[in-house]
Amino acid sequence: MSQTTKYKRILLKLSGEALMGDDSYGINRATIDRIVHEVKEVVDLGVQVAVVIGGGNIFRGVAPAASGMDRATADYMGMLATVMNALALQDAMKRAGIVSRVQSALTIAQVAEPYVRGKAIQYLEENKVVIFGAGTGNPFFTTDTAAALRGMEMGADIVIKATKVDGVYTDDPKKNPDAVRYQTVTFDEVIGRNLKVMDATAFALCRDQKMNICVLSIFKAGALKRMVLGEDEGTLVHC
Ligand SMILES: Nc1ncnc2c1ncn2[C@@H]1O[C@H](COP(=O)(O)OP(=O)(O)OP(=O)(O)O)[C@@H](O)[C@H]1O
Ligand SMILES: O=c1ccn([C@@H]2O[C@H](COP(=O)(O)O)[C@@H](O)[C@H]2O)c(=O)[nH]1
Repeated sequence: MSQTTKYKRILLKLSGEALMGDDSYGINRATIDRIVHEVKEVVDLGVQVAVVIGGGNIFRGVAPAASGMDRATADYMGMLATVMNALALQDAMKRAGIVSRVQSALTIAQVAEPYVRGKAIQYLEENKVVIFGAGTGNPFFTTDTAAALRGMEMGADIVIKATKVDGVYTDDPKKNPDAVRYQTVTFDEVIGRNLKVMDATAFALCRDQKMNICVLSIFKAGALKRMVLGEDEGTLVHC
């Protein structure tokens, strides 16, 4: 029996750091397969999925080499790290039977298609997963902001930040065990309280364009699926 989803098209921001699993950097094979399984559950529901992938798992590994570097140069390295993750994700998706396309915001013609909005929308309409690499293509930004931007460009119904924590807390739950999770929270509150789960530029962009964000854990089995089915998962950030 087919299930009715709350969202038809989603922009999924996948944490780069989540791909490390318990390793200190890089991509853990079992972990990426587990994440792809979560994504497949929503693809199989007929939801159109666009993905922005982060780069923390690789960029953290090269950070010592990048320290003291020109900021823009280091940022380009960070964006290239996200392209590597995009290729790894596509490969893992292929093994899982998901058809996907990688588009890069930086031109690397031999490696990935360039970002072309119309083409990306066409792929989504064909039920192919589109993986956006290289963030926004601009230094001084993050992949959170790329997720907000591409979410709007794709006409997504919602931006979902799938990360290592299961929502937005009153403080960083990894540092403060007394932090309490919000079920819902407004953009004004997350920005006003400077909550760091997502960068302020991304929050501000989504607030201005009235694009809701859901923050959930990609490690909680079935959470992504339950969320697209309209069940209460993670934290909804809204206007
Ligand atoms: N108020 C908060 N609520 C929830 N998480 C928070 C909060 N403040 C800080 N965090 C931290 O934010 C992290 C998620 O954001 P972060 O940007 O580090 O990761 P990411 O975007 O998932 O990774 P990447 O940059 O590799 O893509 C969580 O792991 C959590 O420790
Ligand atoms: O639009 C963008 C996106 C990313 N960067 C750089 O890449 C790294 C990794 O991205 P995360 O969002 O931290 O996963 C980021 O730290 C930036 O250095 C960028 O410059 N522009």
